[in-house]
Amino acid sequence: MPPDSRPRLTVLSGPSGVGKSTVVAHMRKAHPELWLSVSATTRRPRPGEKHGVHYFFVTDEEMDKLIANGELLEWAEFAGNRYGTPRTAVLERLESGEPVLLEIDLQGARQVRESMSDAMLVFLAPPSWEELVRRLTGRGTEPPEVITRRLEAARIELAAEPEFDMTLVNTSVEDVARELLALVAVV
Ligand SMILES: Nc1nc2c(ncn2[C@@H]2O[C@H](COP(=O)(O)OP(=O)(O)O)[C@@H](O)[C@H]2O)c(=O)[nH]1
Ligand SMILES: Nc1ncnc2c1ncn2[C@@H]1O[C@H](COP(=O)(O)OP(=O)(O)O)[C@@H](O)[C@H]1O
Repeated sequence: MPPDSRPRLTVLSGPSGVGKSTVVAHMRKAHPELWLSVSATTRRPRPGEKHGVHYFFVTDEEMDKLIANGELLEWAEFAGNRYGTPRTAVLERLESGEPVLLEIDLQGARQVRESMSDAMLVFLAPPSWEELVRRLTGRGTEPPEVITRRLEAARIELAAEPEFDMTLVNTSVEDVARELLALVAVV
């Protein structure tokens, strides 16, 4: 792909548990310079998650303010919590010509499609429904009722796959990470 036809803004979406974070971590291990937007969320941190690294963990009131002040490029409610992309950091990166990667849900991807028409929307799909359930359950980070809620969302997300520019099936983390790295132009 010639450099100037590469997308500057790439959105990675897919159902909870499909392996988005695992793939992105793999990409960044090989290319620490790859910039990933850090979202704000009202969800509680999981063990090991750090404020400002995995997410900016905010209160409901703080999220209200971020939204009211127009500080989010997009935001959505997902399985009982709100998540949003801080606008300024993304725009600064894009203005300086650096590739930007967003890992956000379907509703967020749709908003980005509306506001940034040249964004590349990539859907990460599981090899099968059974494997998605296995991964989400096996991760062990959510109680059963939250898993149920996330699987309900997953049905809707999987049905929206045709809206995306490209689908990658997460069978092999290495393969998907390689394909995405080529796409986001980190060489
Ligand atoms: N719209 C939107 N979705 C986000 C954002 N940050 C994370 N998400 C999505 O919110 C969903 C839940 O994220 P999380 O609670 O971290 O669970 P996980 O993706 O299963 O590890 C996932 O689909 C994320 O991609 C954001 O800034 N905006
Ligand atoms: N290609 C893969 N094969 C097998 N297990 C995987 C694969 N990708 C991710 N996983 C596992 O699936 C679980 C969910 O992955 P995670 O990256 O947290 O998903 P997401 O960020 O999409 O919610 C984790 O336990 C992870 O180790």
